Amino acid sequence: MSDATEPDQDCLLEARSIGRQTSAGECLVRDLSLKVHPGDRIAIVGPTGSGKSLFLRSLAMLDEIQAGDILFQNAPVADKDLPAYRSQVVYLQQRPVLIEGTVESNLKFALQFHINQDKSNNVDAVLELLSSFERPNGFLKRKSSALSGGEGQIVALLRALILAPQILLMDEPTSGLDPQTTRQFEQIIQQWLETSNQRPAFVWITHDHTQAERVATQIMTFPAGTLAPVPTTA
Ligand SMILES: Nc1ncnc2c1ncn2[C@@H]1O[C@H](COP(=O)(O)OP(=O)(O)OP(=O)(O)O)[C@@H](O)[C@H]1O
Repeated sequence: MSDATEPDQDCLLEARSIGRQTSAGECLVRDLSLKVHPGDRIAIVGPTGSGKSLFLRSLAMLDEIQAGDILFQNAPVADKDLPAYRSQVVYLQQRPVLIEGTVESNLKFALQFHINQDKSNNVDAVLELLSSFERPNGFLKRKSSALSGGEGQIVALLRALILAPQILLMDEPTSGLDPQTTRQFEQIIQQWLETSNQRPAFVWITHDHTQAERVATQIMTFPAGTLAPVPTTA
């Protein structure tokens, strides 16, 4: 019989009974728990305003939580460990924020930081992912300011993947994209999962249930935060 207090050795990221409140003490979300293991593909769905983004930002340790705990590899994350945490648990928001300069300088931006210095080897693999998709000649040399919204989001995704994260947290990353770019985005994620040798995981907020069923193996439904496997179609 397993001991309920025994640590789950394989667990990468755990949210335990997360609660969020406004500064006036009004409850925004309560008692949300999730465990992310290597290889997990988790979609979060739920109505507008049900707390999905608040929860994901809590997992990314971007906001303070008012109740509960976030554990990475079964331990709380100290402030001094946040840079290392953010190079392993990478957050991708709905609207890409790119720096001025070329696509290439955006892709390599995070590599200048000491914490990411050993990640330069990932560049070739990520450029390989990019080469699978038709892009205009000289795409890497294009100015970020001249990219379409969809191209910008693909660049933001590739920039995240260069960090070879263990977990990718995505907040409606394809909501502004056309169907073709959405599929390209999903295919890049798929190829990343298949080619990485470290069994990365993702948590992906989407309003599109068919997308959730296409990309994920488990779906967390808000506001209750219940987690269930995606039903397999016979
Ligand atoms: N900083 C904040 N202060 C006060 N209320 C907030 C704050 N951030 C979010 N909220 C409120 O908390 C609720 C949940 O917001 P959240 O953005 O997590 O919803 P969501 O489920 O992601 O919605 P959507 O699907 O529209 O993106 C909303 O009612 C929102 O207005």
